[in-house]
Amino acid sequence: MAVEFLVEEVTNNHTNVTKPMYIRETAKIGEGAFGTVSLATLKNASASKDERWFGPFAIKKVPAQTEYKSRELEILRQTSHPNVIGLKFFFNYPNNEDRGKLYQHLVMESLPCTLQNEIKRYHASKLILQESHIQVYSFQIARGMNYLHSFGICHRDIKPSNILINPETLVLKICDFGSAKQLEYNQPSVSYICSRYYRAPELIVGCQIYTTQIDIWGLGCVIGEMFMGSPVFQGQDPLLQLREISKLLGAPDKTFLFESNPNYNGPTYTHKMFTSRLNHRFSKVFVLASPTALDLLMGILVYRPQDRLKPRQIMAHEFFQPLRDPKNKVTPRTSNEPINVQNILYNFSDYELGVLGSEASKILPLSLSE
Ligand SMILES: Nc1ncnc2c1ncn2[C@@H]1O[C@H](COP(=O)(O)OP(=O)(O)OP(=O)(O)O)[C@@H](O)[C@H]1O
Repeated sequence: MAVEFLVEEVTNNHTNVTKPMYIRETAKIGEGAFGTVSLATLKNASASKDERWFGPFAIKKVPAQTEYKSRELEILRQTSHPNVIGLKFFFNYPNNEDRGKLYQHLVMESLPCTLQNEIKRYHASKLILQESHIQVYSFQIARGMNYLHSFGICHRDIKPSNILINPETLVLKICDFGSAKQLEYNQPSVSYICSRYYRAPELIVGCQIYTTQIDIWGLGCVIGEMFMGSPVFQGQDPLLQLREISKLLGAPDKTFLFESNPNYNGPTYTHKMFTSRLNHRFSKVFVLASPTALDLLMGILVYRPQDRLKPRQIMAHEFFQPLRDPKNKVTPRTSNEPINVQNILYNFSDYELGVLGSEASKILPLSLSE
């Protein structure tokens, strides 16, 4: 499908310099609710004929906002982290397929696959990802969240199709900031966000003053899905979603409902659906999860957001202990050569170390924390 066009004003996100560039789109790689994502390379318009195209990049196109600033662009411009998709360039350009309407183009680094593709790939062979891969991927999501949440940025649409991975290097990046918002303390936000299967219980009951802990619920669902091969809570409609959660956690209690939304008058699924204890139910649902993985999931999939583990507590959890051993290498599914994942997992900036505080000694590899 290669399409080439010249754009007069392309801004480099890093240098802030705007100049004309050629864009060459080679394939469509994603289709979202509002736009498309394609694979592309870029070249300076002033470049000589034999100068190389650079990339590949992923270009996300969504209709340009006329009245408001684009939150997605604002947030991507504000962030720079190994586990958050990086914005390289951006520009507005008319879309021929939509009567010449102006579209915002976000030129981002490109990764070969989503975590959803990876989970499905194993599931098709009746397998799940290796536990070491689940550890490496979950750690990086928690690390990306630790960074985002430190600025109050809530992603609000955590799900496996919004997590990009490179199966060769095991690098992971959170993408799609189309629903993200910088939350302000005690200020209301819409509760009708987040894809159904991954919605935190407080959102389901209509909570409007929620916190970044809604993303942590999503992370719990994603980790659980890596162990199950399919989404953990598959509600047939928004309220039945709460029923699915109740089957594992029990009914939501009065305190949780009151704290989330005192006016909630929907179903609360109070009739008992089981007699077994919580840890027994978790081990029945996540049959392939190890005891430390179950302990982590039980710390995350918790009704009250304030009782859910925080990103830094997740990174400090015993589940990730094997990664801290410098001798422990991980073999990607794409090769037989084990790789040292320590340099991708623990290259914390001074800013991140400041956010981790005293928890850092429990997170860093044994050689670095001494
Ligand atoms: N940087 C990237 N590298 C590679 N693929 C990407 C990248 N960004 C997005 N994609 C692909 O495009 C898909 C859609 O992207 P994104 O989620 O940002 O768009 P969206 O319009 O918000 O989609 P949705 O409505 O499904 O949330 C992703 O699931 C992924 O497959």
